[in-house]
Amino acid sequence: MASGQLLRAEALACTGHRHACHVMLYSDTKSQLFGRIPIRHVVLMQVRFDGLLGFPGGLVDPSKETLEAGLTRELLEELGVAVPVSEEDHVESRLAPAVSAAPSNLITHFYVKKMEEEQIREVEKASASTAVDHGLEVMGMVRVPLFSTKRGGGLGFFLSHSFIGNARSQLINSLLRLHLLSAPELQCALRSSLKMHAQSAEDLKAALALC
Ligand SMILES: O=c1[nH]cnc2c1ncn2[C@H]1C[C@H](O)[C@@H](COP(=O)(O)OP(=O)(O)O)O1
Repeated sequence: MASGQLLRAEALACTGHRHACHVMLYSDTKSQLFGRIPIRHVVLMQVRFDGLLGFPGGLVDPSKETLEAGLTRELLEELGVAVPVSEEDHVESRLAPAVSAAPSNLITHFYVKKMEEEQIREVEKASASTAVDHGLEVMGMVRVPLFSTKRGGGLGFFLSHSFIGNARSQLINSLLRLHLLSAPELQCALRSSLKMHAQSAEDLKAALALC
């Protein structure tokens, strides 16, 4: 098993750890960008209160509720509509890497749920209207652009943004595992993302000089 990865049961047996559950919601689509670029799939992420990109979800206390009941409760707060998640949607549990010298005590549980495109649209509408967390813990839901433009835009530029924890690798692993994109398509986007990242560092240095 890959480093840090735990079976769901092993993760639940870890005492003194915090547990966070997050889910990638996605659907197929026939929509075309500019009427000619097939989008193929809709994948939802969110801009969090701290400005980072992540998946909807949150902390769950397994001594009080199941991981899936806790995740479903968090989703209602963040999305404004009931999206029941079950154990069959579980993909992996992982010990989060330590951020300081102290060992990590956070275990992240990741889920993936396929929906109909119409249900995804309902989630998008509710998340900006009825969700209690809108504008507070969640600044807004976003669709991951799964296409690449000639100049490396789309997924490449999206991946150059900053993500919470291991959310970027959760996204990339899911796109590969579910065959939403091929390995060469992802490699191409990641190369473009690295270039964009270097350019952003230069832009930020120039912006800092203005202050
Ligand atoms: O999308 C994510 N993928 C992996 N880990 C994540 C993701 N979002 C958050 N996290 C980690 C890092 C956070 O500190 C904890 C708690 O998550 P959060 O959503 O912030 O939980 P609360 O809203 O505070 O309940 O999980």
